[in-house]
Amino acid sequence: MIDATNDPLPNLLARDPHSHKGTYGRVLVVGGSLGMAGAPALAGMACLRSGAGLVSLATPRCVQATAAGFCPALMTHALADDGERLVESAGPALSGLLTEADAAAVGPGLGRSDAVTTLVGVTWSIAMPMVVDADGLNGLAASRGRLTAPAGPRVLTPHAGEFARLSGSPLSDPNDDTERRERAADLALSLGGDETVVLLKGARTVVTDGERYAVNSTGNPGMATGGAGDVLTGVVTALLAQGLGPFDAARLGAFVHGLAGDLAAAKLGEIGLTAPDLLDHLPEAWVQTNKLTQLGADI
Ligand SMILES: NC(=O)C1=CN([C@@H]2O[C@H](COP(=O)(O)OP(=O)(O)OC[C@H]3O[C@@H](n4cnc5c(N)ncnc54)[C@H](OP(=O)(O)O)[C@@H]3O)[C@@H](O)[C@H]2O)[C@@H](O)CC1
Ligand SMILES: Nc1ncnc2c1ncn2[C@@H]1O[C@H](COP(=O)(O)OP(=O)(O)O)[C@@H](O)[C@H]1O
Ligand SMILES: [Mg+2]
Repeated sequence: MIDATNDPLPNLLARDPHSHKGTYGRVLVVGGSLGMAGAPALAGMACLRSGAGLVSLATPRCVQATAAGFCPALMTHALADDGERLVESAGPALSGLLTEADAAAVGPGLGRSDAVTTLVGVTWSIAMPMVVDADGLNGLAASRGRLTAPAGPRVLTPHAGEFARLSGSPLSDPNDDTERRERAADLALSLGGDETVVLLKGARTVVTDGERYAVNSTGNPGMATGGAGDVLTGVVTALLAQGLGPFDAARLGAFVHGLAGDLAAAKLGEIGLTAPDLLDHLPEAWVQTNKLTQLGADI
């Protein structure tokens, strides 16, 4: 495998003065269930903080109002539910919403059920760029052995627990870099598709498409806090919506997300750090990243 860790970091282009919100992509975040309205909202807000032009959440009807209440810039769509989670009859409406978006995130807070597994399968066969996280990954794991190759570019963002479910066995040492990159690469290749990337989270997050890998240098244990991964999902999805390929989007997203965590920890300490603090520090993380890559010098 090629080690791309020290390759120049990809970045977004400086914004065109004549651009408009449509230039920067429409995102759909598919997530939420009773008790987990915050997860899709965190992902959606992270999309907005990472440059996406328009961001909508598709949630079960039972949490739509709650999810909408976190941020007035988010749009929301209510899908059919059973009072707790999505039901299969939500499928056609969900497919319709996905066709209107440039990129999607599937999974934050969706919960687990047969219907959710079926709906995740529907999204897997749609050709748009997509991040699959959390219960999206659990849905894929529940379909393991019956999965065809994804229809479009994918970034899968498991933590070690989700990785074990999806790959079929746990990491023998979750902190061993070599095992992490080899197992993540095997998973990316085994899923098939032309552009399937696995981003295995944790300290020293690894990003790989099976041929290349990069280890992320930013981040800290203050980020071991509920919702931090939902924020990462939003950042990477926003980059897909703005035209980055999945390897670049995953690599840049992991870097900026970790940098937001480092900036937050420098100000607040690690102990009191929460996922909303990551959102608050994403703008500064983008400013610093743009300086680093010099691409955003005239932003
Ligand atoms: N505000 C909201 O609405 C929020 C909603 N959320 C939503 O909650 C849903 C469930 O997601 P989840 O990740 O909490 O549960 P799950 O997949 O069972 O993982 C736990 C298992 O995995 C393991 N494990 C975890 N990390 C590990 C690691 N780094 N390294 C090693 N192992 C690790 C862990 O093992 P343990 O260490 O506990 O033995 C345990 O077995 C999902 O939809 C998500 O979006 C959250 O995002 C929070 C904010
Ligand atoms: N010790 C750590 N060092 C660096 N990053 C960490 C550490 N612990 C957690 N993180 C990061 O925080 C995020 C946690 O994601 P996840 O486990 O999905 O949380 P949640 O599901 O609660 O949103 C990941 O991006 C992970 O890399
Ligand atoms: Mg998570």
